[in-house]
Amino acid sequence: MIEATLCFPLRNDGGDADEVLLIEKRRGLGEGWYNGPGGKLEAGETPRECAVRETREEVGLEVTTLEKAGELTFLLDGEGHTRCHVYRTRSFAGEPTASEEAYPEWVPVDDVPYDRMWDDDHLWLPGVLEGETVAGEFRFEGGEPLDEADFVDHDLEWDVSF
Ligand SMILES: Nc1[nH]c(=O)nc2c1ncn2[C@H]1C[C@H](O)[C@@H](COP(=O)(O)OP(=O)(O)OP(=O)(O)O)O1
Repeated sequence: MIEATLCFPLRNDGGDADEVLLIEKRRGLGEGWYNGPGGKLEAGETPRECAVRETREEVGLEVTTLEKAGELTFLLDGEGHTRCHVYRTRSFAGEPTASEEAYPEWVPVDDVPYDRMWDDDHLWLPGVLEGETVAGEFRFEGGEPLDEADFVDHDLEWDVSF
């Protein structure tokens, strides 16, 4: 199974609302859709190290204290395809910058473009952005690649300890 990460940097908008840093992905799985910065683990890397590296590579942000918010398993035609470790953070340095992989964008947490994201995201990301923890299994059918398969059903468990 592929091990991957997603990282959601959060900041206050100066009032009483939060914004999340999303990327519009320019290549790879989910190209053209919005997501958090993230990607596949490299050999010998921990999920946290991967989330830090991918956020640096994709948007030039140096994230520090990561809080684990989720563990998601994506199944394709009944087989485990990707396990994704989800983090959020309010600790980072630098300004988001576009790269070959991603266009970054600060988005109000109440205005996340779920219609331009993976079909499963609206089920777990709102809770993650509110500070909850989640474990989930999401079943896709229709063969590779995962981002062209159909999302069929899911199980979710909230308030999980990591
Ligand atoms: N159903 C799903 N919902 C979701 O929100 N993110 C998903 C997802 N399935 C996969 N992902 C994310 C997890 C991970 O961040 C990313 C993996 O995409 P890629 O294979 O393109 O990885 P990389 O960005 O590492 O690509 P390369 O740098 O080209 O290896 O896709």
